[in-house]
Amino acid sequence: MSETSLTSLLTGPVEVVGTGLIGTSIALACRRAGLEVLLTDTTSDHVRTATGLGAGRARTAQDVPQLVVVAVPPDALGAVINQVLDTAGPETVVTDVGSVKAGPLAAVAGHPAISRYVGSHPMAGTEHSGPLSANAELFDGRPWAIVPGPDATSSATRVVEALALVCGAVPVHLSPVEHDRAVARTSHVPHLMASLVAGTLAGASPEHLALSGTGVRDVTRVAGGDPHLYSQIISGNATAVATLLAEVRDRLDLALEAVAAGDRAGLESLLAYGQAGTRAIPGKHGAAPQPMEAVRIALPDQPGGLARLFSDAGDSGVNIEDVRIDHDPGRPVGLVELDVVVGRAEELRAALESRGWVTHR
Ligand SMILES: NC(=O)c1ccc[n+]([C@@H]2O[C@H](COP(=O)([O-])OP(=O)(O)OC[C@H]3O[C@@H](n4cnc5c(N)ncnc54)[C@H](O)[C@@H]3O)[C@@H](O)[C@H]2O)c1
Ligand SMILES: O=C(O)C(=O)C[C@]1(C(=O)O)C=C[C@@H](O)C=C1
Repeated sequence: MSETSLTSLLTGPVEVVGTGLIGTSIALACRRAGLEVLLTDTTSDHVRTATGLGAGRARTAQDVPQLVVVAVPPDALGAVINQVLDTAGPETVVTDVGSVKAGPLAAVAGHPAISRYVGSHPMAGTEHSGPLSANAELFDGRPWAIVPGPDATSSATRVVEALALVCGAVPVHLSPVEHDRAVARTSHVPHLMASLVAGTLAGASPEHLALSGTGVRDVTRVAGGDPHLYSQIISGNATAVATLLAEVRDRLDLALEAVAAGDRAGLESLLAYGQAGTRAIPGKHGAAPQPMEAVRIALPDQPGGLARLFSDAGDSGVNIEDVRIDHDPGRPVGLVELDVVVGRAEELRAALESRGWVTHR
């Protein structure tokens, strides 16, 4: 089925249960596509905030959604999905966006409407929670796992795939077991590692922390996520996470030995293995990874500076793949790094310098 005909299967209304970061972002993306969106949350303030952001309206008892998206914390997923399957219309399809798929699927086992439940998981987020952090573009170009259990109908699966497409994501079909093994590697263990590294910064002296550059920020960003949420996610995928953690522990032991013994060759081989891992990560839209180059620009701390920089970079015709912004402690200037595909950096540098920007090599 073509992408356009799949997308047209989602006609709405779409109900979002749990109007936090992910639920409200999905609601906003559905509104962007012109769909009617109904909102439900146990915290009525979150529904009010999401409504104020233009994500939809509060659901009423008369509404009959075509699709219900359950976006509540992992520990609440099973009960909420069952409740939705109990009460939704006879044709309503139900999905959830939980980060682990085994738990929700086990929770609906034996439900008479199980054929209308299809688990899913958008692989996008931020380290923030709640509706105020939501944005309609969150899923653009990102993978979205479509994870039907053995009882799901293909028509229900297609509706959930249409949701991923409407939200701008790239659907990836996986079984629940494969999904949970995959996210242990691509999300849960990376999150734990980021937290362990970030923990070495807590309580460090301000003089040491003043030397925080982009490296430590890149490695630790996700550790800023809500510990209450991530402890639910990681313990919900305990077996797959523990297997990988044991592998990492073995390599950590090798790193300790190599560092202590001054074993340069051993260290280089560990670092090369890590480099191969970063190069294995696919590019946007699931494309082959593309090597990037950073263009570094000094940004005076003045209103409108960033907007002017983006506008000048846009005029250069070079596509910006990623952006990082860092503040230079003690100076009224920031450092912006614009990632572009290898081979285009010089062109962007020249275009920016010709407009008065100071770039760094
Ligand atoms: N944060 C991420 O990066 C990310 C990415 C993909 C998937 N997920 C998954 O999405 C789900 C939501 O995560 P989030 O980051 O949006 O969390 P969040 O805390 O921002 O939002 C959760 C929302 O659910 C509401 N809620 C809690 N219990 C409820 C219930 N019983 N009924 C109705 N509403 C209820 C809360 O009030 C809150 O508004 C989780 O299952 C998580 O695993 C998170
Ligand atoms: O970008 C982030 O902040 C995220 O951590 C998002 C992320 C991920 O690990 O990629 C986190 C958990 C989700 O289940 C899916 C996406």
